[in-house]
Amino acid sequence: MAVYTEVSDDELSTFVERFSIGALLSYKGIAEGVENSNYIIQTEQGPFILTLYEKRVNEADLPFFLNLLEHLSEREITCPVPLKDDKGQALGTLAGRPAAIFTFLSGMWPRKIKPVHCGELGRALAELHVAGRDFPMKRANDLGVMDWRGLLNQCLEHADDVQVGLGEKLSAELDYLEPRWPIGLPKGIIHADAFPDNVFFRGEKCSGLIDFYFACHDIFAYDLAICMNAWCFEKDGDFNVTKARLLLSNYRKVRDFSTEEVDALPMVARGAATRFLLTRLYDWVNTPKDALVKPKDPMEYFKILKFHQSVRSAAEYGLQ
Ligand SMILES: Nc1ncnc2c1ncn2[C@@H]1O[C@H](COP(=O)(O)OP(=O)(O)O)[C@@H](O)[C@H]1O
Ligand SMILES: N[C@@H](CCOP(=O)(O)O)C(=O)O
Repeated sequence: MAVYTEVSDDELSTFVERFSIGALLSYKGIAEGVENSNYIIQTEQGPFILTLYEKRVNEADLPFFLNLLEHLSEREITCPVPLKDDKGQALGTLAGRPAAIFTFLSGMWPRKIKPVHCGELGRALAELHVAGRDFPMKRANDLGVMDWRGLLNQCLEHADDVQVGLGEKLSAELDYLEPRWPIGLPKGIIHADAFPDNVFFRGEKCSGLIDFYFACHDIFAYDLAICMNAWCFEKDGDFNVTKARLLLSNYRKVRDFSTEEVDALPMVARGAATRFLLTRLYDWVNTPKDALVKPKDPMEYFKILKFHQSVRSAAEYGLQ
């Protein structure tokens, strides 16, 4: 359940009046999501999404996220578009929190991932990378390689409660990754969290991406690696090379990658696995037992990391 901030009928109606979307008819909190409070609101003009930004999102980053969504939608990327109020502002305040209203995206995220979904994702991700190229604002990745050690240090004390030796293994992984991280690869706007629950489909066609709150400027290969990890491993931890082949081959039909990107993919995939392992571990050891949102299993990403540690070349991901 991710509705951290409750809103009252009156304050929401007043907030909605400033946007030209007719009167508020009804609203309902959305249980999914982790970072923010989301409501689906029905107005005389149909459904919209209301987001109240909670403390995990840095307020100073909000103009970047909102302008990025507008930029991408102008370049035919289907994503939530922030509405402007009668003063031309997308960002307002509601129930004491920064808040914005977005267009509603139709479709559903895939509960059971098929190879065809991975192919669609590859194309959509490459289109996003291309569309973001002329976006003028910059946001550094605040969960990049040089931030991982700090995260680990904050959980080191409890890491071995999750699995004996985990802290030491992660520390060794960072010793490996930090001096080798390929910072010189092609960069641009990346989504950085394109997990299945953030990618909508209508039938077998991708109908849009949501949740751009980790979007930043970083290497494109890292975004691809995040997707490979989140979409191409089965529940039992097995790597599905058919899914990866489709993800990567459809990506390169839109934006081809360089030899350097291909060669670096196994290392970048290790980094991408380490990043989510660490944030999940942090949440696992710091989330109170009675919290609204149940933390995700860090060990799922430990298995993925171990797989990539054994990979010798990107050919093992199905790349020719
Ligand atoms: N523009 C949108 N259109 C339709 N549904 C949306 C939209 N934005 C968010 N949602 C719904 O809200 C849920 C949580 O949104 P998300 O951005 O992932 O939250 P969080 O940032 O808290 O993780 C999604 O799983 C989806 O069901
Ligand atoms: N995708 C991340 C967690 C972030 O959650 P989201 O609801 O904001 O996508 C993970 O799986 O660890």
